[in-house]
Amino acid sequence: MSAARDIRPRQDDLANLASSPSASFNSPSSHSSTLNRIVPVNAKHLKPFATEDIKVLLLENVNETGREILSQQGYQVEFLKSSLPEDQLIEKIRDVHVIGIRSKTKLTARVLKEAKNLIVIGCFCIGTNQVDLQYAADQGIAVFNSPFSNSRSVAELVIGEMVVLARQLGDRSNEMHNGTWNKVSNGCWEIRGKTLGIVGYGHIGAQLSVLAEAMGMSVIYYDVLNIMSLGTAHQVESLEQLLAQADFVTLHVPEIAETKGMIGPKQFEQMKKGSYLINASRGTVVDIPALIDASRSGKIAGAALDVYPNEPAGNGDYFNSELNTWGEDLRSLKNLILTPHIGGSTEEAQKAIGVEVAQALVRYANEGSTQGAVNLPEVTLRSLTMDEPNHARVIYIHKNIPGVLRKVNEIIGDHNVDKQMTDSRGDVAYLMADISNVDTATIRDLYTRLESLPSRIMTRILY
Ligand SMILES: NC(=O)C1=CN([C@@H]2O[C@H](COP(=O)(O)OP(=O)(O)OC[C@H]3O[C@@H](n4cnc5c(N)ncnc54)[C@H](O)[C@@H]3O)[C@@H](O)[C@H]2O)C=CC1
Ligand SMILES: O=C(O)CCC(=O)C(=O)O
Repeated sequence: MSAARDIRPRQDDLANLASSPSASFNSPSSHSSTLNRIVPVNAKHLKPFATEDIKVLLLENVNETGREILSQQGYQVEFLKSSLPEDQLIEKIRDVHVIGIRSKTKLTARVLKEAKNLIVIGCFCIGTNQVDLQYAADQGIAVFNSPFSNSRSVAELVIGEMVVLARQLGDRSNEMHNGTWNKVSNGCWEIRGKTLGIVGYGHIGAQLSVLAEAMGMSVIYYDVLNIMSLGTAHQVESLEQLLAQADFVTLHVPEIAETKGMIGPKQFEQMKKGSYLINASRGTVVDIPALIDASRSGKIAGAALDVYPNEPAGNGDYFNSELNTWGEDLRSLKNLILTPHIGGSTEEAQKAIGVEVAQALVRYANEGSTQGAVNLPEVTLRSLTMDEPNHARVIYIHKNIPGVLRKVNEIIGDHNVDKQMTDSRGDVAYLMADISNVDTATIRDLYTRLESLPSRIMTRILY
């Protein structure tokens, strides 16, 4: 086993750098086949100082495809099926370099403040609202997600739910489970010929639009952006217009300040009588007490909810009024489908997300590439090859203030900088440079000098 090293070496680690067996390694890599396709055949797989020292915490039952990719790198991977209460999360996060979560785990500034070793967060899902992205960026912590691997699964769920709502299948099925035969056609409809109103015409909304048209529906959508329509769908100018025309309203917007309570008493009022509401976006987008009123009054004929303002930590936990005050009222409604945030929960989606996010984490930890990061500038350099054995890759994440590049180049400029790229995003900038002919003493010197600059957020040197 090589000398124990942090991937972000502390000062006392640096003293051992020269004697580390891992200091000049070219370890065989277990990068997956997809990753191999995008790097040259003789690419040198850069690693942080010692991959076996990288600690990874995976929460919320991240798919085994992702777990395998990370374990095969030699990282120490701890896997938990559910999310953790904040106090336990803080205890665990102190120690880890990489954390993988899904939609439930809240990585707030309060939690991230304790994450002294953390370099990267993987959201094994689409939404990143559960992470304080700006705070993470300010600490030099990269955040990755999977922007569309579960979009199809959500779109298919919504198609299914429209049929289930229009035919009152939830209620009929419950009645049969309770031993009651209740054969009715009153208030039951085909979805063919009905109008679907999609709020948020992004990856999911657009995918759903195509599927709905294939079912014979007319599609209208509302989005803050002007987006090209697919098929014969057409964009309307306001949410109000959409609500006034749609038989089914489905929400596919992110959780941001503008979408909080987007569907409240006024919007239910604007909906057609007897229409349906589907929410598989985020729980805060719908005012649930207003939905309860609209359902009880008969204004809406049914609803499907996959997401809630407060969701339980894991399977088997209660979904009751302690979690959300209106819990019991909601559960008593007719023609209401309640699902436990499973929009993206299919084998296909979870496997694909596992691979995509784990690969991004490996690329970041081992190579420093921020391609696909949602909170840092996207910077990547072509891979080093086996013909370049004495190269080091310098990664310097810094405050985006005048004069920094001059200082950094004063430090690395004495060496042969083969290639360099830098970019900024808001207040944070990311610099990557490959330097040739360096020995471990030089690496130590570079590291120490970069760390001492006042602009420094985080320095990493890979070789
Ligand atoms: N239930 C589940 O399991 C899942 C839920 N989701 C949720 O669905 C959301 C949408 O996902 P994608 O379609 O992939 O996102 P996306 O980013 O591709 O599309 C979102 C669309 O909403 C639009 N938008 C933003 N603010 C708006 C506003 N105030 N009014 C109208 N339109 C607005 C954007 O312009 C964009 O076109 C995610 O942010 C996530 O929260 C995503 C996957 C699974
Ligand atoms: O599968 C999950 O845990 C979360 C799905 C989701 O909401 C998302 O991808 O944003």
